[in-house]
Amino acid sequence: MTTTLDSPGPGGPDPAGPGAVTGTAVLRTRNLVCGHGRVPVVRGLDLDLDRGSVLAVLGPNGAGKTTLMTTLAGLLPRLGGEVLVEGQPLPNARPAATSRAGMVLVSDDRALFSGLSVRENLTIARRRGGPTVGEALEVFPALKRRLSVNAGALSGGEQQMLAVARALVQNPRILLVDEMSMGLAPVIVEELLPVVRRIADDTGAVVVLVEQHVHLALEVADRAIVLVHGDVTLSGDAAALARDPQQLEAAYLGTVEPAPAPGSPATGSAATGAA
Ligand SMILES: Nc1ncnc2c1ncn2[C@@H]1O[C@H](COP(=O)(O)OP(=O)(O)OP(=O)(O)O)[C@@H](O)[C@H]1O
Repeated sequence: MTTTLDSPGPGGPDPAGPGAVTGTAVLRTRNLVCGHGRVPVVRGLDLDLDRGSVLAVLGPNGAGKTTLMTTLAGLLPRLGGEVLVEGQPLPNARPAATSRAGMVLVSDDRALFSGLSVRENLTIARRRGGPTVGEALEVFPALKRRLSVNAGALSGGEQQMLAVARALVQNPRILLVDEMSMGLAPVIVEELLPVVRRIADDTGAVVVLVEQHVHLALEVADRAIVLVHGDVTLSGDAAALARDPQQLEAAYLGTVEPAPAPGSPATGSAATGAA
């Protein structure tokens, strides 16, 4: 059961209905099934994400958000469906090929080399043709003073900045950010999340953002989906979702109204769960 909540905006409804092929999507999934072993966790997910757009993936614990991100990154084999980058299907469970296609994951454990300095962490990750270490640090000036400090000695907020800066030097076409706020004080999260928006705006990267701070995430995202037990229970324009906390709460609880009747497709959906 999927409900959509969209604000058509001044240009009228988004012509792309759920699952529509717009021809412009940088990241597209079709009937994507993710899971562990043979057990499906996320079922039948269709996404169409255009250049420079930010999608917030919301949902309660255990909904399948990390499973989705890990599968998109090619670290977990998908159980069904397709993932396409700029129209090119990605091979299944091939992280190197996925990375070459421009997909970069900032995982919730940050996965830094704790015994290496900030500079070393960035230098070894840098991809030729991508932003320089100096350019990446322009996004996080606070790290400039910490260049020779080992990653393991940084504060949680600094480690998260480094994890995102390390993703930036890989020149992502698609940036997957899994729970940036994990273990961070809300005041730090409020500083970090807008950076994600800036990255999408400045570099044109698609950003997929898993976040528990729902309202902060909706402030920086263009669109959002709510995943519950692996199904999309709500999808739509982030600003519209932010204005409707009751609908959001109902989606989290799995008690949303049924999706619009067949023949009246909801417009502008970033995502649907296949029926
Ligand atoms: N390695 C694993 N092997 C088997 N099942 C797993 C594994 N990791 C997660 N799961 C199961 O997959 C489901 C989705 O977990 P996932 O971590 O993707 O949810 P999540 O939405 O990211 O939750 P959270 O917000 O708590 O991080 C859960 O039922 C979880 O128990």
